Amino acid sequence: MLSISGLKVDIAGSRILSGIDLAVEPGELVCLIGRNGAGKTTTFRSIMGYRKPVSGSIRFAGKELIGRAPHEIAQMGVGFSPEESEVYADLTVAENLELPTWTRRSKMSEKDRVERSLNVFPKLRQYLHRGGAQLSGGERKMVSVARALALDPSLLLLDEPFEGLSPAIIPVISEGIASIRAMGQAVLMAESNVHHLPDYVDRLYVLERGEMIFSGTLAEAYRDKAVMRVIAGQVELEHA
Ligand SMILES: Nc1ncnc2c1ncn2[C@@H]1O[C@H](COP(=O)(O)OP(=O)(O)OP(=O)(O)O)[C@@H](O)[C@H]1O
Repeated sequence: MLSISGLKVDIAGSRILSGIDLAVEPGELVCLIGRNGAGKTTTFRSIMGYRKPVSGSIRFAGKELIGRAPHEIAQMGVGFSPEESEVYADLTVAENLELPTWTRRSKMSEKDRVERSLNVFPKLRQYLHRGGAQLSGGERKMVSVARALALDPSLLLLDEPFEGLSPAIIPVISEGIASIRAMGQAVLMAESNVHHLPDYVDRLYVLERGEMIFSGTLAEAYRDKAVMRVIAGQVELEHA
């Protein structure tokens, strides 16, 4: 479904991605994990057409994405929830959720798409008429993920969905992602903390300074001490 090969990206004259490979198959939950600054957001922004790679290929549903505009990539069925949530402040929560139903057609009705998103984060029903500027960080994150799902995407990109959230809200987001996963929705999620990864993740990729240093299952990652040093920080390896 998504297949990235040999992706090289420069920013301000520095090589940020040094030829990475990554794939997501239909129905998979794949995690891209790496420390801050490893290049996760750059990978996502390249998929979405916000960054122009130096070379490589990003194929989605049999088509090359490089060279296409972000709105076109969204219309093709890639939903994106950015790290900073990017909820529209001057629209209500309901309007934020309806927006992708205007930009991409799908077999589901607009109403069903919004309802499905609200079922993932039922708390949002209380805030439907609230402005996007009057939300907490956790509420913004729910709107951002729910809005990306309302696109009815074939592939959903979630960039560090737990980053900067209070510990109380993390389980709410986590349960939402679990229910999205249970729908059979393909998800590529970025994360910097291995302990935030859901245990039902199908595969993970580890990115370190713009290079992919590991790909495999979570169990395989836990057995690889070099990988754990990158993704588990100070965690004692004997517990891993
Ligand atoms: N606009 C920019 N100008 C200069 N350097 C940038 C810019 N955006 C990103 N970088 C650099 O590219 C590298 C990768 O950044 P990126 O945001 O992709 O990492 P990340 O893995 O998503 O990390 P984080 O968890 O901190 O968001 C970092 O060294 C960062 O400083």
